[in-house]
Amino acid sequence: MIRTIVCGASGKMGRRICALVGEDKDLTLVGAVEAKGSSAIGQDAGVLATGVANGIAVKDDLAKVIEEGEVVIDFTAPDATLHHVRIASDHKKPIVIGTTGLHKDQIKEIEKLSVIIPIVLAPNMSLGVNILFKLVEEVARTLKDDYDIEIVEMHHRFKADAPSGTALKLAEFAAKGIGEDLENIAIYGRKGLVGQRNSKEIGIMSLRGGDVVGDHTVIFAGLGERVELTHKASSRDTFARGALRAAKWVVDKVPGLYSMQDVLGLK
Ligand SMILES: NC(=O)C1=CN([C@@H]2O[C@H](COP(=O)(O)OP(=O)(O)OC[C@H]3O[C@@H](n4cnc5c(N)ncnc54)[C@H](OP(=O)(O)O)[C@@H]3O)[C@@H](O)[C@H]2O)C=CC1
Ligand SMILES: O=C(O)C1=N[C@H](C(=O)O)C[C@H](O)C1
Repeated sequence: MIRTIVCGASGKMGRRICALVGEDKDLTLVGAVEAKGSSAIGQDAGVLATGVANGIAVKDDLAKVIEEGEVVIDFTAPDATLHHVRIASDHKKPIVIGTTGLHKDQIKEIEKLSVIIPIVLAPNMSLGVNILFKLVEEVARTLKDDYDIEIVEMHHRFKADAPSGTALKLAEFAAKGIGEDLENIAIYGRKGLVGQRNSKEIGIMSLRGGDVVGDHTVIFAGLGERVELTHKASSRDTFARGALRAAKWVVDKVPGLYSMQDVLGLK
């Protein structure tokens, strides 16, 4: 059994990950971590996740449990994730990161630390979205100049970051397909007298509301027709299952920065 630690254990994702680790024949939960001052500290992680105790009390610092684990799964928030990756690298433990909203410098630091430990960093751990990444690149490459690319994502009202990490990754794949650097062509929302659309730009729009788990659509709009590729997640378990798969995959890998494409063999 692979001894697994979950950071963000009382969050929306963390609870589902703890629940599914509890049902998994290859993984066992040995640590659950939450933010200092959280009301979850000291509570039983099983009770939080499923209502049934598993004897794992939630701790307020990964450093307190890291030596008990073989792999860490982190779905928290950007600063917390960085703190956790540093601890994981100090203790030479592989880590799976699902957190989105990381800024450039944080990603650079994660890249640096991946020389020491294996890290899976993926904004979306569902199989469907990872297949969509490939499709989007392929369709963008095929349609190229005559079709305008727009991305629309919708998430629940509680989501902290925008655009979603998935929408950004979809935009990266689309940009790659048309041979452009996303940084030069991304447009995040539009307002006012913005003028005619530049043929190369990729528009990225974020909607928030209710309890939407995660919807992403990539639109290729031409004159006379449009192609729309959509993924809709209806349960967080699709991401949680992907995180478990990544944890099993990364545990015996050499140091490096890996994606879900690596985990799923889609490269
Ligand atoms: N890659 C993927 O497939 C997916 C990625 N995500 C991403 O995962 C992240 C979490 O999402 P979600 O579960 O919905 O968010 P939640 O806010 O429900 O959960 C995050 C949890 O992390 C906790 N946390 C914050 N700081 C720390 C810390 N320093 N140490 C330990 N725990 C901490 C939060 O505690 P508190 O509330 O007290 O701050 C909270 O319980 C987001 O970035 C989201 O975009 C989400 C779904 C799928
Ligand atoms: O915050 C969420 O909920 C989600 N976040 C990820 C993202 O930002 O892409 C993945 C998923 O869409 C759910």
